[in-house]
Amino acid sequence: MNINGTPYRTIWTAADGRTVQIIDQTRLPHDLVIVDLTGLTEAARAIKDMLIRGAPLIGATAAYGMALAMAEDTSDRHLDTAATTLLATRPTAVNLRWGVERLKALLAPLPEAERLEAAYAEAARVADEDVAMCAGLGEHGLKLIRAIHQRKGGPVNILTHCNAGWLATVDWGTATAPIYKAFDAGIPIHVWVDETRPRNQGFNLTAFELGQHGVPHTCIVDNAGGHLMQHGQVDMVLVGTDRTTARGDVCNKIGTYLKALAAHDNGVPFYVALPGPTIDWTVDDGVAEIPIEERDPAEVTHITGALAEGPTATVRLTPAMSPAANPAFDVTPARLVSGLITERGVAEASRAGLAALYPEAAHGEDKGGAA
Ligand SMILES: CSC[C@H]1O[C@H](OP(=O)(O)O)[C@H](O)[C@@H]1O
Repeated sequence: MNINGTPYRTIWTAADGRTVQIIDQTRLPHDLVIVDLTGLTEAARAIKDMLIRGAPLIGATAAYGMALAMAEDTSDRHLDTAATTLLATRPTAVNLRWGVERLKALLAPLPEAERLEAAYAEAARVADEDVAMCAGLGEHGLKLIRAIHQRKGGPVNILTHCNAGWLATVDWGTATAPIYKAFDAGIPIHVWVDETRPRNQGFNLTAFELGQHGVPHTCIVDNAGGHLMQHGQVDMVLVGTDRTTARGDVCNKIGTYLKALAAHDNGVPFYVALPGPTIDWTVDDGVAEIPIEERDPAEVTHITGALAEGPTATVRLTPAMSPAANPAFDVTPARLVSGLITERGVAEASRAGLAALYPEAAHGEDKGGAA
């Protein structure tokens, strides 16, 4: 997608063929800062400190992190260290494990002399595949939006939570891919953008993306969605996911479950967009089995933004003595999910629904949810 008219992906290899470059998403929307990742440690920090975030982009960054590690040392020992280091960054997005395991499975059998080039080539394939998968799921989601428009006539009002945009992937996004495709096809749409406390990925990233593309949108507080649904102002909830289980339970940014409950109560379709690598075929019960990241409570008690006309600033929101808790994700049971929009089509949120689209993965031949 474009920023100020210039096309970008979220991650790419610099001209030297080794340095990996990313957009520092902690600086958006106020500043566009490109950061060089020159080694494994920097790649791991970029994931943990959320310079890059979003499950597919975390997977792609993990793949490039393995390549950066091979540029340091192609030994078996360092290959293991790289996998351990990257897997320790964030626990919830399954794409991290998928990216690390894909690179390790490729590199481990190779002679050391072949590992460096193979790693960078595979990381580039991971990135290119993500772009293709997100574009593909965008086409399937477009059909859903078009059907709603044909049924109701006026603009399609879509509510989204957090950022499942092109900034959460290599390009296109997951929840935003159908939105961009519908907008580009001339279908009148409008997006309600949840702020998504505490890190405000909605305001800082989704609103930024949609504004750059010209998509009509309105920023709302996280607690407004149910009210809008009660008043018929939401035609569809469309979100991303960090890990979806084999039976269709959806783990996503904290607050998603509450959106799904409100959507269910008001008869609003609740769709989740995801590429195949976000499916964890080893897990059924998302509530019981998906590790939920607990992040620094300071993200809750402090907020960073831009002064009206000036630099960014951080302010404390709570009394100094008041503790805070910061679970970063929650799990929406499959029974609340209207459908899973994938690059292979729209699946019912069930084991049978996902197995019909990914038979090779569901029956154990490919646990990676291959595209
Ligand atoms: C397309 S994955 C986007 C997904 O990732 C976000 O989490 P985070 O910003 O903490 O990486 C959020 O859950 C989004 O829905």
